[in-house]
Amino acid sequence: MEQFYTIQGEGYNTGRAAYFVRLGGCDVGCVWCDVKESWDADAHPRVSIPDIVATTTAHAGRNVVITGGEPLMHNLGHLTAALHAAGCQNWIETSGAYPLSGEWDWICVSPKKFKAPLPEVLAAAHELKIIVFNKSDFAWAEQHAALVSPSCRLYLQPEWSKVSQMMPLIVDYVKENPKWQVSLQTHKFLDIP
Ligand SMILES: C[S@@+](CC[C@H](N)C(=O)[O-])C[C@H]1O[C@@H](n2cnc3c(N)ncnc32)[C@H](O)[C@@H]1O
Ligand SMILES: Nc1nc2[nH]cc(C(=O)O)c2c(=O)[nH]1
Ligand code: SF4
Ligand SMILES: [Mg+2]
Repeated sequence: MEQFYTIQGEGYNTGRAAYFVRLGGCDVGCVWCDVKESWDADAHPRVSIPDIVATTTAHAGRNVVITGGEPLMHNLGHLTAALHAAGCQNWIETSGAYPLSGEWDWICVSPKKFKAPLPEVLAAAHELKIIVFNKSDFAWAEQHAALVSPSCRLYLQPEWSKVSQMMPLIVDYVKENPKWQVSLQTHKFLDIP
């Protein structure tokens, strides 16, 4: 759908330069999705893997974030092998609703109520990022924290339209449950892509 070089705004790798490849197509249907224009894969031009690798490696950074849409609706084996061969570190943003494909250096799973994550994707996650839209999401977060590996980093990220209502609850929750960390969509505060 689009490619852009920016700063990873969310989660464990916040603040690091990264080239984003946003793949079209998603049927998860999150009511608050901030990139609904990605849902229809056919609305976006097809780009070849060599072209993605060439534009990615034209930048100084070597971290690539594969996102979407839901990137795991595609088989990502060839794309991630080509990026690795070009010296890239491959990071993924996924809901976990589809089987894992591809070669990954960092897997961020952000599970959704609208389409359940697969247990094997949760088990492979380096980072679990729960979007907090209302106060019932803390109990839901704990249910998913029980399904990830012991070394998986745990993040609570406010839904963007609810930041002012949810942040005080998230702050209190993290102070009481310090295995969790706060994640903010810092790129939105900075007004960068
Ligand atoms: C647009 S999604 C694309 C990747 C994948 N479909 C997923 O949901 O993980 C990228 C990240 O943005 C988060 N996100 C989407 N809309 C959001 C919103 N309104 N507020 C906070 N986070 C949001 C998702 O949970 C996910 O972690
Ligand atoms: N700067 C920036 N960081 C991000 N982290 C995850 C994003 C995404 O939409 O997947 C995203 C995004 O869209 N922009
Ligand atoms: S899974 Fe990701 S891309 Fe799909 S609707 Fe939800 S937030 Fe948007
Ligand atoms: Mg985004």
